[in-house]
Amino acid sequence: MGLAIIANIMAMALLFTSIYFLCTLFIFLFHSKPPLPPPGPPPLPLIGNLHILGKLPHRTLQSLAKTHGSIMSLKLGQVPTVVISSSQAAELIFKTHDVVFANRAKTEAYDYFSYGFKGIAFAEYGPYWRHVRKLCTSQLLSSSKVEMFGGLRKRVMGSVVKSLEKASASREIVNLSEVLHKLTEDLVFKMTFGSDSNKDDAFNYMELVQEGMALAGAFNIADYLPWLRPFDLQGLTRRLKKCRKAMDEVLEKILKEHEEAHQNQKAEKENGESFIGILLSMMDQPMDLHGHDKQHVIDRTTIKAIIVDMFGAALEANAIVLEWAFSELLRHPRVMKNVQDEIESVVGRNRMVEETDLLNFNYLDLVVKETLRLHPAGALIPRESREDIIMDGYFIEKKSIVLVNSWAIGRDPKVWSDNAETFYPERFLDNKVDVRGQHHQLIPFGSGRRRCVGMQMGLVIIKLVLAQLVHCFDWELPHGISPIDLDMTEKFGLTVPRAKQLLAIPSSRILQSSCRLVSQICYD
Ligand code: HEM
Repeated sequence: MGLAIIANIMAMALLFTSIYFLCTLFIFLFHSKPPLPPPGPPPLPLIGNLHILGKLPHRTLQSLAKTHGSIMSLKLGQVPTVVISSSQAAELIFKTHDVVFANRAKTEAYDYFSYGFKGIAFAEYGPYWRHVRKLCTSQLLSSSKVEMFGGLRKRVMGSVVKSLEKASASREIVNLSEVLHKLTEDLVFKMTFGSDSNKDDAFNYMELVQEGMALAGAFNIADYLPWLRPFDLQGLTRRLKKCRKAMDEVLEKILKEHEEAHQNQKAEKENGESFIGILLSMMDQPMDLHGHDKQHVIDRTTIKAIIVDMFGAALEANAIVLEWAFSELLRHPRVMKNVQDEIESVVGRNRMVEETDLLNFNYLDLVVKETLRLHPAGALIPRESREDIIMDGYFIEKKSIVLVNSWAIGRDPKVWSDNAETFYPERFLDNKVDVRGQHHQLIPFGSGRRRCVGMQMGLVIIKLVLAQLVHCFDWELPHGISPIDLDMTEKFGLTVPRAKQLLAIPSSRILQSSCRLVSQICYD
């Protein structure tokens, strides 16, 4: 009996010792070693990995990901950075942990241009951003507003076709890059400030926007080594302050002109038909349109910040996608002919394309998707982590920059097969992958809470401009350049445009009289 008790006690002691040992082992294994950050190239002291990015960072990062993986760590100066290079990893950022990655890294340039992050694109995730975003989607970019600006798009296109007709008659070489940029500028300026805007204001504002874009796209060392900021080594702070001040003066002047016109009841209709008019008509109202949140009110600064953001986002992305789409069509005459044949089968040759025709252009849809796959205007989608997180077994610390390499994801051979680098719109014939952010292998407009708010507007502009210009004209490369030799090099900045201007010769292909008739209607 006594022996049995001793044996029991010993067995219990052994059991407790084993449990204690296992617990200690468990704690040691899982708690003493916190998860590590994702793998990546070793950083240098101070500059981190800045020196390896090169002139085309989206390409460098794509090739680094082949060694280090699709969730990769970098150090940009002193800022921890995570680069995402596969659709599965993108899904973790945009869907699984969307709230954690719903911020954007702040830069000095955006601080100046967005009046201290009061716009939409760089506002801190939270109630303010939510109100501004709702305001933009419901009041400026809803389906009915996209439709409302249809008349403006028609007028602007009419004028472009008219000027290209002249070039066609004299077999002139046209700088298509310039035509597409000017067309987008005209469209976006009139959409933002109204069709009757003062020409001098337009000119001054555009000049400043160009300077602002260059400054926002410039590599600012102080964003990565913040302690250098007071020294302004690159002179960027001085230029940013000057540009912001001048831009604010032009914006104030435009605002006052609109307010006066509104008071004189001269431009009631006009005001309602531009972003600035719509926003001014809501001045001093709560941003939360239901009125639950009285804390945030639409004031002058909010209006200016929204205008600057919307203007920049719409201008740059549309022009660049159009430029790449044209480049690919010129490089692939077979695809160009297919697009022209499709449009002709719906529209004929006796009239110009109308916006209502766009729904019937299925092949054009494939061409636009394929362009956005190979040339997403924002190659690296910037986000920032709002808190420490363990993702896919890796530790990502709060305030890490997250760069989703949508350019690399669109060219991933594991998703897009061996011909991933080839422009081949037919790949989407049996593939239901869409550009709207539901499928993370194709994310030209981003995805999740902070996906692009102007997607619908952007797609209408791109499809309409492409359809009009390839329906009205045949296009030929100048100086006997063969399509396959067309230079497709890129440059990197805020977006990834062509490095060299795109030149081509137009020749009219639809009845001159119908073209002229439409341009006259548009301009009379
Ligand atoms: C083809 C044209 C366009 C492309 C490729 C494009 C692409 C993008 C991308 C990649 C983002 C980041 C999304 C993310 O973080 O998930 C974005 C955001 C944004 N886009 Fe666009 N965009 C286009 C047109 C437009 C237009 C026409 C407008 C406005 C009129 C616009 C306004 C914005 C704004 C305001 C944001 C910031 C949204 C936020 O942070 O909440 N975009 N766009």
